[in-house]
Amino acid sequence: MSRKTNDPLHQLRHPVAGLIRLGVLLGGVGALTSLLPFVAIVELGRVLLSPGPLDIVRTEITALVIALALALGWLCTGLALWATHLADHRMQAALRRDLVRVLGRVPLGWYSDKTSGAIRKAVQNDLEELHHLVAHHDVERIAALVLPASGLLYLGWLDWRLMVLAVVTFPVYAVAYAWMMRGFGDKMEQLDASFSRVSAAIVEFVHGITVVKAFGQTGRAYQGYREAVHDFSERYAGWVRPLLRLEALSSLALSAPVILLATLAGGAWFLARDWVGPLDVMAATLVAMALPQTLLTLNQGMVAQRNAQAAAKRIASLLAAEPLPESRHPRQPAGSAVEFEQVSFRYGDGHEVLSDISLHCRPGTVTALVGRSGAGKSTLATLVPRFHDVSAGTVRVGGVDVRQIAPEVLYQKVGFVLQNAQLVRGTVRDNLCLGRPDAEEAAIIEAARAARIHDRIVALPRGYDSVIGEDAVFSGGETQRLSIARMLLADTPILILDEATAHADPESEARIQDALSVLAKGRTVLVIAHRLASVMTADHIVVLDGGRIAEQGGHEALLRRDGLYAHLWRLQTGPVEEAGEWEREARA
Ligand SMILES: Nc1ncnc2c1ncn2[C@@H]1O[C@H](COP(=O)(O)OP(=O)(O)OP(=O)(O)O)[C@@H](O)[C@H]1O
Repeated sequence: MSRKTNDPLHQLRHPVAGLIRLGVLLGGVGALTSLLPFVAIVELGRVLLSPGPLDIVRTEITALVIALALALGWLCTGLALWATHLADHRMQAALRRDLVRVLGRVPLGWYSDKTSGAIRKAVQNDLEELHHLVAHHDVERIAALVLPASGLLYLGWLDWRLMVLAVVTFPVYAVAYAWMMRGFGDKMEQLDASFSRVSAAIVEFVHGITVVKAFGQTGRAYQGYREAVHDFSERYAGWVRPLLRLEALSSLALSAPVILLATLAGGAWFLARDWVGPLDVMAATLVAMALPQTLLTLNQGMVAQRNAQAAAKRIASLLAAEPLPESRHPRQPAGSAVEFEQVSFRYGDGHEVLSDISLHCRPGTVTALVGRSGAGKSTLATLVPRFHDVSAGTVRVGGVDVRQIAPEVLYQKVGFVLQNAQLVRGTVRDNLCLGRPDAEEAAIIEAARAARIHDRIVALPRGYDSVIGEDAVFSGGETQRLSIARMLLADTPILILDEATAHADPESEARIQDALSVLAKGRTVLVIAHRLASVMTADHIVVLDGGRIAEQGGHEALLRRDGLYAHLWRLQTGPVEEAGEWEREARA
């Protein structure tokens, strides 16, 4: 495979490559025609200054050429930018569609803080980088090349010495520039790494600010940030100081007065030797003056190309995210039993976090998963809606392996309320109706009432049509109750409840528990809870330890067994010192 076909930027631009080429071609023609007026002006000068009577026809033709060339140059450049903007628009639309398609197919477990950050960066910044390159720099770069190149050719056609005259200050610039760019890639990488450390220090500082302040450690936390910034500024200054001296020298070589001085002095010398005429010197001066802009644009184009290349790589890696495998012959689950048969699971290449789990949750019953922190409760529960697929064994819903159920059918069967319930942008109604867009008003209100959130909603300025974030900001407990109402409306026969009361205060927790008991009625429920008191009435309690089932049964039977459950129970319900021990264990 060639390097080009491996290049993500090349691949992303491939579908609109024809339009981009058209834009570049038109941009080149536009640049060429914008040179014509300068040439024509020089030629016009020759006509006007030539001895004898004025050649009216030649004068008029030259003036017409100037006007036409100006109009054509303007038209071509306009059309070029139109073509590249159209290409960019099509490419961005296709990329956004592809991103949505891919993101809609990845397993739910793929989403994490890291991937969410990458998606935000791709949609906000990376697509913008591609826009700069495709819509602007390709056209600007070709114009920046064609204009001076054709100018130099014109000079060469007049007299080769004029061509040399126009670039006489270039060698100084070229040597200084090559010197500046030595090891540029490595230095940029070091600067990037140093800047990433500054960003990480800022994020760490801002995220932990409440804890840091509460423990009076602001100075210490700030120290990390200060050190990262100091390191960055040292590196930056060490790199930039010598560059600035060279930059000053190279910029001097390309400054207007130096170019004017060099071309006029050289031109005077040429004139004295009768090699060229005064108008030829003027043409050389005009071309020489246009060259610095070319270098500037080419430089910017190189930076844009590099940024777009990095952006394309990030977008391509998002687009390459593995979709959730779907069965070619999906089967329809019958009923709402959930079964785990000899299930084992590991995240990626990590260690096994679940080993040989066999469990049967009968329809209409509540099964509680309890155990120490990190025992594997959430992992086990989220295997049911296929956040991840098992490494070994089978998870069945309604008697069918979840991998053989079409995802949309699975989500109609299995609903979940997780620790950090999410609200989407839109109205309260939009949020409630996510799982049932055609829900009637009466059903929406009934669900909100049952979830103990109706009164809070009607107190908002626009009731159910209030926009979240604009008309209303919901607390963690209220968000949980909204997501419970959403689940009630979606009416899935199987429910996964993961620490739904984790972030609630006692009053809010009581209301959430109320709402949950309405939600759980008649459904197969798999509930995860740290607080054992909240699940002691469950039909079946499964105690996980180190990814294995340590024991299972009813609350009383487990207490009588005097195993891990009884131990955890005593820690939670015992004296304060022991409760402290539980907290420590829970966090271990
Ligand atoms: N996305 C992930 N990638 C890698 N490892 C993970 C991931 N999520 C969880 N783990 C690991 O899997 C193990 C089980 O985690 P899990 O969250 O299922 O436990 P838990 O019993 O629900 O814990 P808690 O009660 O604290 O929520 C832990 O060792 C955890 O570090």
